[in-house]
Order: sequence, then C-alpha cells, then structure tokens
Amino acid sequence: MSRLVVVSNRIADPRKPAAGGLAVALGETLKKTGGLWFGWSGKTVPDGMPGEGKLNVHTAGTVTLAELDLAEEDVDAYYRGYSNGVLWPVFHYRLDLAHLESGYLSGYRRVNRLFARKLAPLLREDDLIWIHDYHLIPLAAELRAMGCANRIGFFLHIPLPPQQILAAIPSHEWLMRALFAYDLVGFQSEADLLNFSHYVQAEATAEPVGVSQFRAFNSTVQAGTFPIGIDVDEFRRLGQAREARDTYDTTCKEYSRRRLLIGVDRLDYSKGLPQRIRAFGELLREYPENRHSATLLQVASPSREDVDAYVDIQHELESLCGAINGNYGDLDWMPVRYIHRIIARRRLPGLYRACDVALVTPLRDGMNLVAKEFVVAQDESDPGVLVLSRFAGAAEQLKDALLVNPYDIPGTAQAIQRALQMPLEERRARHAALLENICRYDVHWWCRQFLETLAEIR
Ligand SMILES: O=P(O)(O)OC[C@H]1O[C@H](O[C@H]2O[C@H](CO)[C@@H](O)[C@H](O)[C@H]2O)[C@H](O)[C@@H](O)[C@@H]1O
Ligand SMILES: O=c1ccn([C@@H]2O[C@H](COP(=O)(O)OP(=O)(O)O)[C@@H](O)[C@H]2O)c(=O)[nH]1
Repeated sequence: MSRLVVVSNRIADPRKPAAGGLAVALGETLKKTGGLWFGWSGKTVPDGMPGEGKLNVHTAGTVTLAELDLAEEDVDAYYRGYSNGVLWPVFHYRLDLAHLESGYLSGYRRVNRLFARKLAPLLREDDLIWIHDYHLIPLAAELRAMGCANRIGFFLHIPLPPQQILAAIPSHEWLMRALFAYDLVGFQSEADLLNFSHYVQAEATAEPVGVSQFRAFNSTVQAGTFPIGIDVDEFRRLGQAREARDTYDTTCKEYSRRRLLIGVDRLDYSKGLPQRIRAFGELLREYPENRHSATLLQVASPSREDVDAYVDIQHELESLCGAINGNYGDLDWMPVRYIHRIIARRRLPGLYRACDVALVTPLRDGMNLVAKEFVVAQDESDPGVLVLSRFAGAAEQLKDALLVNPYDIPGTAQAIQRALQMPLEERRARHAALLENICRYDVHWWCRQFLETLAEIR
C-alpha cells in the first residue's frame, strides 16, 4: 500500500488540540492512516535567508512530522502577503480587501519552490501525495519540474470564486495553469466546482474530456467535489470527557435564566461577524421579549493579526458589541459576551450543548466545521437549532438548518427569532436529519473518497 504524504501550510501534532478546521481535519485523517505530514512549522527565523529554511523531522505517534522554519521575509511575502493578503480575500469574493498591486508573488513562488526542494528528498516512488489549500497551489508544478512522477492530488479548503473575480488577480493564468500539474483537484462544494469549470473553459480554453475532467496545457486534470466532514466519534468522545461536561455544567448554571446563542469563529472578515452582531441587535429591537433573556456568546479567536484587514475587523466588532451592551444591557444582563480568545476544542462540545441556537453566518466560507460540531454536540431529545448562512459550503449539505442570507440583517433576526421559538418536535426532526448527513459524510468519508478517486485515476 502506498504511503500517504500530506502537505499543508499549517501542520499540528495530531495528538494535540488545534484551532482551525484544516489542521483539525488533517490531524484526524493522518492519525488513522499514518504517513508523513510536511508543512511550515509556524516558526520564523528573523535573520534567515529568503528561500532557505531549516527542516525538523520527528515522529508524533503514527505520523512523521516534517516542519520547515521560514525566514521572516518569506513569511511576510508568502503567508501574510500573497496567501492572506491576495488569495484569501479574492477567493472569498472580497476584491475590495485584496492587495492586488503588491509584489508578493515572487515570495509566494520562492517558498513553494523551497517546499518542493525540501520535500523531494523525503519522497518514495509510490507515495500518494495530497497537497492542501491556497498557500501551495504551485507546489505540484514545482515538484513535476524536479522530476516527481507520483500521483498528486490537491484540495482547496476555501471557496473558488466566479471567473470574473478570479481574473482580477494579475497572474491568474499562471496560478490556474498550475492546477493542471495535479492528477486530481478537489473542492468543497458544487458551486466551487462549477466556477472552476467555467474558468478553465473560458480563460484556459480547456476542453471537457469526461465528467469534470478537463484537458489543457498538454495535461488532463480530474476535478471533483469532496465536502469535508468532522470526526463524529472523536467529537462525541470529547463531549463525554470531563472538561466538556464541566463546561456544560458551569455554562448552564451561569446562564440558568437566559436563552443562549453561540458563535465560534476565527476573527476573520469572511465570517460575517459584524452583520451577525447587528442581526442580534435587530432581534432585541424588533422582538423585545428577548430583552433580559437572549444572550449571545461570541467566541472570536485571534487570527492573522499582522494582516491589516484583521485589525480593522477587530475594532469594528468591539465597537458594535459595546454599543449593543450599552443600549440594551442592564445591571443583571449583558446581551453580548464577546470572547477574543481561543477556547480549547475539548471544551467546545459542552459549550455548544448548553446553547439553544448556533449562529454560523459567514459571508463566504469553504465549509465551516463549527456548524457540524454544534449539531453533533446536541442532546437529541432536546436539541438546539442551527442558523446557517447560505454562503457557507456546509449549506449545500445541511439543508435542514435555518438557512439565512447574512447580508439581510432583518431576515437573519427573523430567523433567529424563529429558532428561539421553534417547537420541540420541529427541532428534533431538523436535528435528526442534520445529524444523519453529518455522520454519513464524516472526515473519514472525505478522506477515503478523495484518496480512492486519486488512486483510481488512470
Ligand atoms: O492557518 P490559519 O491562517 O491560522 O487559518 C486557519 C485555517 O483557515 C482556513 O480553513 C478552511 O478550512 C476548513 C476545513 O476545510 C473549512 O471548514 C473552512 O471553511 C476554511 O476556512 C484555511 O483554509 C486553512 O488553510 C487555515 O489553516
Ligand atoms: O476558539 C476556537 C475557535 C475554533 N476552534 C476550532 O477551529 C475549527 C474551525 O474550523 P472552521 O471550519 O469552522 O473554520 P476555519 O477557522 O477553518 O475557517 C473548528 O474545529 C473549531 O472547533 C477551536 O478549537 N477554538
């Protein structure tokens, strides 16, 4: 059997908790199959040479971790600059926030070349290579240029925008051409796959040669949809452990007189946090019976704080929460509890279970694993309600949630009110349908489906 080699920007010891859906999902996958996980260590060498990096290889249980330190200049251009200052906003449909004129592209290419140089000597002939996310789009092309003939798959964890938006990236032709160095390219949703299909036919004059298979630049690439899931059994086990149960007990006790709403997100402009807080304010304005009762616990974990747009969103959010608490709060009731900290994942099942409603309302999201975790954590006999943005990848699967347009503030407030008022029978029926879908399409299904498709490509 081939060894699995996973490459992603962010890697984490699979035995330790991680914030961010990708690290969590890949950790679960690799813990099961074993193999090599290669990526950036997260460490920066202040006076390191650009294009150079120290590799540290060690084992963590069944997994070999190969962690690469990067020079400060490289992290600036490759991670903060091109990945998170250009690709992240454009792929989340936010041309207004993209630094398109920046000179970060050369640093992005340099680090992808460095990854290829450091990874190549670790590879075996029959390794199955699985590369992840927007940080590493050109990696397969770099490996191919070094003679690597292994099967290589790519999975994009974030959305792929429509052709006209993608085409605003000055080097979009080069970037998208790099995808043809892969044997298989996977997306989270049908909408992303459709955008890919339109783009390659319109801009790269690719020809469809099979179902979601395209030929251009002398290569054929298979594309497909592989919505990522969570490890349901692992999350249930977490829910039964002491920390989650303690969190459940203390939260229920602390808020015994309240209806609780929960949001758990990285503090990212894609997550629609200001719109969500406004919708909650609208709920209190329009449906006054919720005053002195409904409380929103919003966890906004710090993320990419050295990228400008992330500092701006933090200030906006703080002022919105302050305004609602000032306008509606009282001596014994604070409408919004804003928590700007990472909450350990092992406590989250208890927190989710103590809440009546989850607000998962991104403006755009590749998938959103929090939505799935919330459903799994519920008490089946008295479950909470999921309010979900129609623009999250998860919405294609979780049709029994209350789907909302997060830009429509009164509409979202109305859906929150409906969630708070929903009769037990309807809550149970919706929850059962959601749970069924999440259990069937879990993280193991995702991994199996992608790797089997990759292995079968002729
Ligand atoms: O590594 P960071 O810069 O700290 O960011 C954390 C991760 O954010 C993104 O996650 C995406 O992947 C999830 C799992 O597929 C998906 O549910 C979510 O919708 C996406 O936003 C990013 O794609 C990862 O590379 C980051 O590690
Ligand atoms: O304070 C936090 C915030 C998030 N998470 C975890 O980070 C992941 C977030 O993944 P998601 O797909 O929702 O969004 P992403 O951050 O990857 O865009 C989920 O597993 C959360 O449980 C966490 O452990 N603590």
